[in-house]
Amino acid sequence: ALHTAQQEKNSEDYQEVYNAIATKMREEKDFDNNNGYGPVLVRLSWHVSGTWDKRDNSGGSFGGTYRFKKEMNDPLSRGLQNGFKFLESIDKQFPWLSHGDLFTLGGVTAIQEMQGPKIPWRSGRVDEPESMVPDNGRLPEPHYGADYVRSYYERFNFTDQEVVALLGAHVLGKAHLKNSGYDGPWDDESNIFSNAFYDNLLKLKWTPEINDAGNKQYDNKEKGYMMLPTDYALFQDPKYLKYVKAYANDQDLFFKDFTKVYTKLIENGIEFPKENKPHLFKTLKEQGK
Ligand code: HEM
Ligand SMILES: Nc1cccc2nccn12
Repeated sequence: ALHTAQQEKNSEDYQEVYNAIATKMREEKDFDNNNGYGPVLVRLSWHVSGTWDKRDNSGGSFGGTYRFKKEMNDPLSRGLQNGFKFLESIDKQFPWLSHGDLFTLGGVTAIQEMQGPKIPWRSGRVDEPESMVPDNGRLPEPHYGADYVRSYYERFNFTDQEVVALLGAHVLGKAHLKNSGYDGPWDDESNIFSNAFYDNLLKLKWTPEINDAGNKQYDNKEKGYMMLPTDYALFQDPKYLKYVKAYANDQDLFFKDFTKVYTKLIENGIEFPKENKPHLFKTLKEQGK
């Protein structure tokens, strides 16, 4: 059965929550080699949603179960505790906000504050008990190629186009050897949301190398960038490559398609009352802050 979101009360001010997260991002922008908290907040919003299974509607962002240690300590989520700790003060400031709403709103705020597209966000996720924590092992591994990526996202009914659009988020942040056994980029670490992931994939020379953790990754020496095997798969697979080229050539198209699939990702398995209109938050800049 689908999860039914709670009807929104007009007393709740979600723009205020957005502003609190965005302001804290500005105050702590030196985190992780001056990448700031944007990238890890986006990854957290994806990991809390990526546990969803269409077959029994288990997992997904609704219950906020990432707050329990079994999910938080999933080895494939190493490093996301930084994002959770960042959001703890927001959680205390807005006790009426559910954890599922907090984790997804954190990602939406981060994307918009890093000059990404406007993501329409709906409220109403309801905290579930520890007994509802999904098993580890539902998140993807970085070691494999296109067949693996395609079959992984079948669990979400995502098409090739949706998978390529979603992975454009790898323009943000970096891989940390101690988190994932992958490392880099080492330069121009990015906290600006753009279509550069596709551009780099197409235009730069990628050399397969075994990194210090014994994993194969693809490195570009000139720029100090890297690609995971699952990133590089989008270049190797002709069906994915078609969309990589489309997004490399058209940032607006990327923004439009990313918005659609990311919204799908963070709302999978949830039915929202029609009263819960999607919020289109103003950035701090748009508010003159
Ligand atoms: C095939 C699917 C995916 C795989 C295998 C994958 C794997 C990884 C790995 C290994 C890292 C490095 C983590 C670290 O070492 O700290 C990473 C980082 C990241 N991922 Fe993904 N990812 C996938 C899809 C996604 C999606 C769908 C999103 C968001 C829509 C996303 C957003 C991010 C972000 C923003 C970072 C940077 C985090 C930081 O700088 O701390 N990833 N990913
Ligand atoms: N920034 C970043 C994070 C994770 C994966 C990845 N691949 C290329 C860049 N990239």
